[in-house]
Amino acid sequence: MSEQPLNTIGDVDPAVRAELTGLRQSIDNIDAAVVHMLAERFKATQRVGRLKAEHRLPAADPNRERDQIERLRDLAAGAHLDPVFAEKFLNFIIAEVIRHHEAIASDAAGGHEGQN
Ligand SMILES: O=C(O)C(=O)C[C@]1(C(=O)O)C=C[C@@H](O)C=C1
Repeated sequence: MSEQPLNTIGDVDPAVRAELTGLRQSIDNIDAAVVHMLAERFKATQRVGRLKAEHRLPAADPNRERDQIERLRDLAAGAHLDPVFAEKFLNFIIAEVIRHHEAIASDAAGGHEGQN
């Protein structure tokens, strides 16, 4: 087998390098937006976690999750994004949120030790 070695970025046409740079700028902007949106989402879910802990509600709500997944899969399909990926992504975020909710509930329970 005599495969050609891969090029380095310096080997390619300047127009191609400029296109790659432009696309990477868009990717950086999108990544920044994703981080900011996730930060806002976690601010909201932290409040949900405190509310649930105060009212002794379970951390997870599987019915709500089912609705969210159905909705997100539909949105993904409409946006030409793989619905399987969208579902995995949402499940990944929700798993982290549930971990936070459980930590909040156990802190709250610690603060009321000996009261029940
Ligand atoms: O809506 C809730 O009850 C939440 O706790 C938020 C959230 C979510 O991250 O969207 C997280 C856990 C639940 O199982 C369902 C949804």
